Amino acid sequence: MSKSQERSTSSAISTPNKAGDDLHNVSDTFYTSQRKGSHVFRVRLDATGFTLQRESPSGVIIKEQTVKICDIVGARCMRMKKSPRNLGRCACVNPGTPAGAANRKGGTPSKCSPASKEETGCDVGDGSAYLYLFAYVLKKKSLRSSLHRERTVLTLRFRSFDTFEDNMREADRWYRALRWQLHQTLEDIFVERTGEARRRRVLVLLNPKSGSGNAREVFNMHVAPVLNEAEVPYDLYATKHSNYAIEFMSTRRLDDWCTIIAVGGDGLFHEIVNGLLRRADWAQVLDNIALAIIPCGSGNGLARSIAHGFNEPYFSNPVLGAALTAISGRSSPMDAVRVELQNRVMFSFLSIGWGLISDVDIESECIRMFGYQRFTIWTLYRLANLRTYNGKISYLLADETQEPQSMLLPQSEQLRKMQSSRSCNVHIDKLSTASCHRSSEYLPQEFEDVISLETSINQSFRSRCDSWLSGGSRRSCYYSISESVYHSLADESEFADLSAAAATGLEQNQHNFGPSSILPSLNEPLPEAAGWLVEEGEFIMMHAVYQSHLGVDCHFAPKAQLNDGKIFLVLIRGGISRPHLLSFLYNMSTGTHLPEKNNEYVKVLQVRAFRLEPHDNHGIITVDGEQIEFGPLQAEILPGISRVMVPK
Ligand SMILES: Nc1ncnc2c1ncn2[C@@H]1O[C@H](COP(=O)(O)OP(=O)(O)OP(=O)(O)O)[C@@H](O)[C@H]1O
Repeated sequence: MSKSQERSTSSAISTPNKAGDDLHNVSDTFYTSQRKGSHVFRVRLDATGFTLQRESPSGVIIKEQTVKICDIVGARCMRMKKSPRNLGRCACVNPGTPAGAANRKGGTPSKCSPASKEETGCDVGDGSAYLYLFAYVLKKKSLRSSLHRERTVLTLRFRSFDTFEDNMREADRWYRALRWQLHQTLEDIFVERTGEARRRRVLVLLNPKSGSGNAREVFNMHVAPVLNEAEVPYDLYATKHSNYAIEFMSTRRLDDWCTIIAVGGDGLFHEIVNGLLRRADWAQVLDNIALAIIPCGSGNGLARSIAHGFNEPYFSNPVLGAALTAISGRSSPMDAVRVELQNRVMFSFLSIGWGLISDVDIESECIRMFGYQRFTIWTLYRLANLRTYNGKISYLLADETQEPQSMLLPQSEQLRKMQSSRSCNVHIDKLSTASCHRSSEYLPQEFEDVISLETSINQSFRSRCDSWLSGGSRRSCYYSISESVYHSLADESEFADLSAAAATGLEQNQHNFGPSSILPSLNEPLPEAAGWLVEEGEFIMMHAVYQSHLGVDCHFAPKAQLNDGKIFLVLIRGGISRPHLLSFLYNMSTGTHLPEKNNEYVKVLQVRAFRLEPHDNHGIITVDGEQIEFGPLQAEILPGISRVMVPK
């Protein structure tokens, strides 16, 4: 991470004070009961995480492990039902509530929050209270394999006291201490700090048509469970047509949300950015909202770039990694590019293309049924029928030694007040019922013997089984957050009146807010004295990129960072040999396609701004992978204008 990124993220994290530390560092002695005998563990929770120290009978520490605080997403206090048939469910459900009724019918269990711990009607097994801790730790299956995140559930069983209420009070003390520690890791904009520190709401915008059309299932199966474990309240909207996200972002009151999560592709994210920048209050909104993406599209360049920039494993489970990133509580400034076309202005976060790559991107739509292979097939076709384009490209070089830019916008001191809860349990319960995680969730080897700990040794072995089956089961259920709202089910009528005509009108709406330009307007000449340089002639392509990846396996600009204030302008001249071009295209997947030094045919320029003036009157130009009207354009970098969520 760049220095300025470090500054901007760390400065926002509150410094824990000493008194708070003491109050929220909890520790106790736990035991495991196994056939081989009992083990004693000292368990401590502090700012570093959960530390488990195994003691020998003589009181010497013989093994120590820590589940790092950055890997923990949340916890639950629960009371188990005794019947094995019902294992995995929380018994603390008020039979009068819908959740209670659902539970009796075998529906989704309800969480047993501290507030609900006094509820009656439980099928009482014993007086134990359980604390389940959910973490996603970085693991390697073998020395050769790459790192991946594995879900780990640590179970602490509290049974020192005679009554369930007393044990639950103790479990609750640990739960609150953990929540406090987790909140210390969040930047200010994500926390409502009045009264009890609570996480602010998140807006989820989902494109059901992204990629192969399974974004809804991906969200239900893999994202909602993580949001629920982390107790992040959210509102979910499904887009209904093209431009829906632009309309939503440009017209809605957004004060309630601290994060916007796009569940879709880069096209959806592009709409979100453009909708936000059409607002009159864009500067204030961008200061108070961070953006995140769950990759469900066909390209997914941004999700891949964020993971790459922060060494987060991607390929093992892109959706899980992105979901954890979306709730990490840590954000980074991100550059955007202002693009001026002949009749309108738009904003871009990924790329602007003209020529070969854009041709392949758009023309291969007709063979979409081949999936990702369509790009390879069409690239070979285009190589056999190579086109050149005539034009002029003017550019302003960036200072190659410059430090990544700091945020333009000051971070808001004001925390926004959350609206009162708009609970919609019926809908979220529908969602959660579908949220049974079926992936293999093996507990990591080193935690196997300490995964279930209890505060009293004088108990039977069965307690350990209970804990395993309920919390660490491969078929764990997830618990709905009463505050979360699933609008696509709850409120199908919203935006129903936004007709296609209105959407088209939006496209043509020329009235843009957002930052103004420092360049001369597109129809004025560029001032030579200001340092503009020119490339003119026959080109195979021009591709301007400001993220490291254009797609999951297209490492197009290896040096690009989220917030470096630079556009990487790649030019390929006509006259390049086919083998040279083929090698360029082939090596894009590994990021080894760019020459160390610019040569006659391939140039990589780090620029602040550029102007493209095609001399032909036809061709394909893309912005963030979407085709736009053909014609001249100019682009300039807006350093660190937005915020994106990044891994902890
Ligand atoms: N409900 C919808 N029906 C049809 N189109 C939609 C809908 N919602 C959004 N869109 C449009 O779909 C376009 C592409 O969506 P998105 O980027 O999510 O997926 P993708 O194209 O498969 O992925 P990528 O952009 O990464 O290649 C967006 O530009 C948006 O205008």
